[in-house]
Order: sequence, then C-alpha cells, then structure tokens
Amino acid sequence: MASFGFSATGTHVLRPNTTLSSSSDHVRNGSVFGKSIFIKKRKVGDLTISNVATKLPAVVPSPTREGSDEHSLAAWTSVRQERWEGELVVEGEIPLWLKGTYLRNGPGLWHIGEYDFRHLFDGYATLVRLHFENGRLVMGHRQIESEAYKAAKKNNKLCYREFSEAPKTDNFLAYMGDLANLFSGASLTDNANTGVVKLGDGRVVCLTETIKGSIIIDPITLDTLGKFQYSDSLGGLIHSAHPIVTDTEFLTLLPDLVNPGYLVVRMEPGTNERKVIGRVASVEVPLFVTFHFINAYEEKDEDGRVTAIIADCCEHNADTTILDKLRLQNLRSSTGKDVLPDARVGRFIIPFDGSPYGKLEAALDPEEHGKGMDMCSINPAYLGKKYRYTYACGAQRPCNFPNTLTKIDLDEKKAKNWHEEGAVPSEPLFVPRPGATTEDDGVVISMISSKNGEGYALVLDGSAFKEIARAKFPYGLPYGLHGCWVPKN
Ligand SMILES: CC1=C(/C=C/C(C)=C\C=C\C(C)=C\C=C\C=C(C)\C=C\C=O)C(C)(C)CCC1
Ligand SMILES: [Fe+2]
Repeated sequence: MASFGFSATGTHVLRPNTTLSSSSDHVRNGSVFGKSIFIKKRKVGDLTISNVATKLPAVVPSPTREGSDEHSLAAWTSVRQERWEGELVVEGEIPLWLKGTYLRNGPGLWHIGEYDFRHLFDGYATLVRLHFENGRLVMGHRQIESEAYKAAKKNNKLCYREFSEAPKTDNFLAYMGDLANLFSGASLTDNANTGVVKLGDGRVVCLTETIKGSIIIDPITLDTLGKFQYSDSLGGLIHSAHPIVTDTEFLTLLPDLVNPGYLVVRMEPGTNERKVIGRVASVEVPLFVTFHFINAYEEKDEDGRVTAIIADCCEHNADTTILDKLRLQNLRSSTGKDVLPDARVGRFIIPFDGSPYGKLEAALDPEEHGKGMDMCSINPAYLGKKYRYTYACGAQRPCNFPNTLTKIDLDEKKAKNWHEEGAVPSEPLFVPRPGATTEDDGVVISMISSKNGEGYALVLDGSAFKEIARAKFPYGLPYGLHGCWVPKN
C-alpha cells in the first residue's frame, strides 16, 4: 500500500501537431513507492521534454479526506502524484522574448497515510516548473526529497516537526527525547517548502525557515541534488526563508538569541559562506503583522541627503487571526464566506533624524484591492530603489483567501485587479522584458486553481494587466508560495 495517495497514469495534454516518440524512448527511471515511473524523452523543436507516465496506485483522496472531491478547489488538496512533466496547449500568445523557467515552491502534500495535516504551511514541498521558450510552455512538478519527506514515505508517518505538526510520541520518555531534539534542532524539519531562489552562481536552492531546510535542486529535472551546506560557523537553527537575492549577493537575517535582535548576513555567489555585515537596529513603530515585505528604499531630500527609509509590506492590520484562517480546515470549509481579515500595503517611514519613532500608514486606499493583500513581487531591477508598481494577490469580496491578481500603482494610488469567480491565484511573479525601459514593461506569471478543481498557468501583460496567454494543467495543482525566474541563458 503506497504511503501517499496518488492517482493513476499522468495524462498528457499535447499540442495538436506533436506526436509521442516511439516506445524505445521509454526510460525506466527509478521507482516511487515501489512503483515505476516511465519517462519518454523526445525533442520538440529545440525543446527536450519528457512525458512522465506514472503507474501509481489509483488512490485518490476520499471525498471526506482533505475535503476533496473531483470538483473541489485543487488549491487546498494534496498534489495527486509524485511528479508529472509535459507540454501544455497554450491559448493566446506567449511573447517570444519570454525564455526561461518560472519555478514555484510550496507545501503541496498535506497528508501521510490516513493522517491529514492541519495547516497550510505543514505540507511537503511541491516544486512546479513552467518553462517558456519559442512561445511554447512545458510544465512539470515534483516533490522535493527532503529527509523529512523521505522518512515520512518510508515510515508512513510524520517523523519531523513541521509548522503545526509534531511526531506522536509513545510515552513520556519519548516525549522528553523529542523535546531535547527540538532544542538541538534534530527534530526540526528540513522540508524546504516555502521558497526557491537562483543564486548569482546559477545554483537553485529551495528554502524554509530552518537553516537545514536549504536544498539544492536541478531547475530542469526538478531532481533534489542535496543539502546546501553553509561553510561558515554562524550556527543557529532558523533563518529568514525570504532572502534578498541578486546576481551579486544573497542577504538574509539570522535571529540572534544571545543579544536579542537579528544579524544581517551576506553570501557571495560561488561560496557557501555567510558573513555578518551588520545588525538590525530599530525604532519604535505601531503594532503590525506581516509575512512579506514588498520593497524598501532610501528617501532623499533635494540635496540628495537620506531623510528616511521607506519600507512597504503586506500588513494585516496587526491582526494575527490570519494565521488561523490559513488552517486547512478553514480554507476548505469557508470558500465564498467573507472571512478574510483585512490587509493593506503598509508603508513604514523610518526617520533618519535620530527620532526613536517610525510611522506606519496605508500606501493607498485598501478598498482599491478589496482589503486583501499578500504574496507580492516587483520588477527586480527596482529592488532597494524608489519604485512605482507592485504585483500581489488582493481580494474581491466575499472571500476567505486572496482571490485576485492585483497591480498596484503606488504613485497614482490605484489598483488594477484580475479576477475569475471562485478561482485562487498564487503569487504573481513579474518578469521584465529584456531591454525594457519602463518599470512595468514585462509579464506577470501566476498559477490559478479554478473552482471546478482544474488549474492553469496564466500570463498577464505587466503594463495593461490583461491576460495574454493561459495553458491548462493536466489536473489541478495545490496552492504554492514563492517562486523565482531562471532565465534561459
Ligand atoms: C515559521 C517557522 C517554520 C515554518 C515555516 C513554514 C514551513 C512556512 C511559512 C510560510 C509562510 C510564512 C507563508 C505565508 C503565506 C501567507 C499568505 C498566503 C497570506 C495570505 C493572506 O492573505 C518552522 C520551519 C516550523 C520553524 C519555526 C518557524
Ligand atoms: Fe513567504
């Protein structure tokens, strides 16, 4: 009995004029849960793609399990099989300049055997790949082979602590052992399910909030290549899984438990060594709740002197109940109910005049984006600079989760919203057009869960914020968190 519920053969959605290769291209490629995956490799134009037909036990989550049935939103239902790859049929036109791969990571498998996880963040890392080239689109998805995931498969039970889940202990002694392992970090997960970044040296690393949950993957095959082993002696158990990554540096925060605060660390491309470059000094600001900062930059006066730091974030009105709303039972049961707590683009104004107080205000009227706001991106060329546009998920009420894609103009204080009734979009990633001279010249990529249980990739024009292409997935995929763009060089 396979430990994970997967469906039968992966179906392949192919463009009308392509044919599958001969069976001689079948490559038996390892096995998942004792079953075989057959991969057919073939050339389509200059795209090498493989169609993965998985012969796995047809164990589909029961209607009562995970609240799933063939018509429920796939966003909150476990990914139906370990992996799939194939070319999708594109409706509309993908710009020929769009050449590269959008990788999106997220917690897409929310059960083990008969046990269903409680929280969105608990799921095992599911990596989705959208490769754009010559106006065509190849999609793939695959589980990340963390120690936590492999142990769960092998033992058919939770073996490491996840966000809201802890392994069951049989007795008090085992409980004390688990507690000791918590403080040593041994029982903390390496389930790298939160984000994925491309380092300046080309390595692609999946991340979660635990340092040991830094895992290198192959951006083409989605193979798990191994742990990203930091070579410094900074130690610690957790870090921010939301680093700043450019072609020249990787910056993140390490909590300093000895001298309360955060260390700012920097790692250069081609190395695994993080170096401390500073600490986070602080001023007092109003209470706030955020998961994600959008951008920050120096505000200067007419003489070029820095007068303040402006830092924008997706701010939940200092209300922590958003975490409870992200419990899977709530996400599955409250579809269509207007229970999503309000959120806004929170703008911090941190003064440089020595004042110990900073301000927090809404950067625009939250009604512009339905008082929903999270999962944001910007044009990476404007990182750390004064900018005008951010792309995020907003709300069209009534809703229990952000259900629009939203382009926010911070100068005009206006928003443009894309919405499909009953659908849930994941984080919109802005990809600038090579050679672009304006901030919003590019495309926005997202993955959509439709209300009928299906799913598709969506490409919007970054300026008009109108749909230019979509491509349906072979089946609905679970919700995902953060992604990155890996240009085809
Ligand atoms: C936070 C810690 C841990 C784990 C964190 C994990 C696994 C994921 C965190 C994901 C987050 C913060 C996602 C936020 C999404 C926000 C959304 C979709 C908001 C929508 C609102 O409208 C460990 C690994 C358990 C360690 C301790 C700390
Ligand atoms: Fe995040």
